[in-house]
Amino acid sequence: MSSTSFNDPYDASVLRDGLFADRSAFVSGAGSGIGRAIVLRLVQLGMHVFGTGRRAEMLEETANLTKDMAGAFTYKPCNVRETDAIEALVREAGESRGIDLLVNNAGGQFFAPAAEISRRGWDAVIDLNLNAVFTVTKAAYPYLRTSRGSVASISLSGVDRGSMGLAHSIAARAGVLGMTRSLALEWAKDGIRLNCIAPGTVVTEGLAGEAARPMLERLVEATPMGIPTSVEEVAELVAYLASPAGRLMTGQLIQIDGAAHLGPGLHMIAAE
Ligand SMILES: CCCCC/C=C/C(=O)SCCNC(=O)CCNC(=O)[C@H](O)C(C)(C)COP(=O)(O)OP(=O)(O)OC[C@H]1O[C@@H](n2cnc3c(N)ncnc32)[C@H](O)[C@@H]1OP(=O)(O)O
Ligand SMILES: NC(=O)C1=CN([C@@H]2O[C@H](COP(=O)(O)OP(=O)(O)OC[C@H]3O[C@@H](n4cnc5c(N)ncnc54)[C@H](OP(=O)(O)O)[C@@H]3O)[C@@H](O)[C@H]2O)C=CC1
Repeated sequence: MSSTSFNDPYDASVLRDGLFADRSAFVSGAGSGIGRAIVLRLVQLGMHVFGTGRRAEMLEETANLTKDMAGAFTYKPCNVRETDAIEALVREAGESRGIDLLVNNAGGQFFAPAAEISRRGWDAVIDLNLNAVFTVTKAAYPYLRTSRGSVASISLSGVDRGSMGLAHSIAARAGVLGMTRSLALEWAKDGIRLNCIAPGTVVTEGLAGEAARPMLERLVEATPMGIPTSVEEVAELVAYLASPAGRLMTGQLIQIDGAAHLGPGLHMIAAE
């Protein structure tokens, strides 16, 4: 299947121009892949987006891509695992323009069977994909309460059934799902909605850096619909959930994965 095309042109846009004029978002991992696509779509819809990530040059590239769009993108590099620094950055963004939408997208892991994951490796993945998400979400709470805003956290397809080679990451994302549902209850009184979006295989440079092409092809073949998720599809879903149409959507896990979570299992392949 070496002819598999991972990025067929596809227009996922359904939302109207100007939808998010005067609204603000905070997006982590905004310099690449899914995070960048989310920024581009939100800015296209008129939003002011504040982005972060560790690499300034990647954030700068995202900024260049937004130049002629309706909204605006500003950024500051930060490591979401540095608690004091990321809390201060969320405060800075919140105090300057408020936060209507928080997107917890920064994340990642390494593929390894559990028996080969050291305690430091486990802690690193839990820290990035669970602890940092709690820190950022809690820091954003005062601003989300003011705006009656929403949170979208990027998760993994199969998070509720397990995944070979990803025990640490699945544990972290399952933790985020539990946190999301708990806060959907606690913060409903403030009008704040929280959801998890779980893509299947998205052929970003980040994933391609972790998985060689034959494994990417096997991941796509194990997806019942036989096609990978595009970054634009994830971005459109984030925008939908933040829009008035998403008014009653909260505490959800939305798996945008071509039925990968029902199929033979990406989880059978990741560990090979
Ligand atoms: C089901 C299929 C679909 C899958 C979909 C998922 C796709 C994606 O997520 S795409 C995003 C892709 N990009 C990444 O995932 C890269 C992200 N990785 C990282 O940022 C880092 O690896 C990290 C956060 C997970 C760890 O960073 P850091 O704290 O800097 O880690 P250290 O290098 O200091 O190592 C700490 C600890 O972890 C052990 N370790 C690192 N890599 C591996 C490995 N490949 N296998 C086993 N162990 C590993 C490392 O050895 C250290 O432990 P000790 O040796 O005990 O000190
Ligand atoms: N690609 C896929 O198939 C899937 C991906 N996902 C998840 O989607 C999210 C985005 O992944 P994707 O776009 O594919 O991959 P990328 O590697 O392109 O995205 C990860 C982003 O997170 C940022 N990041 C990582 N660690 C930190 C940190 N400590 N502090 C601040 N920013 C950080 C990175 O920027 P920088 O390195 O500059 O810090 C990068 O922009 C991740 O959570 C990933 O696990 C979920 C399902 C499938």
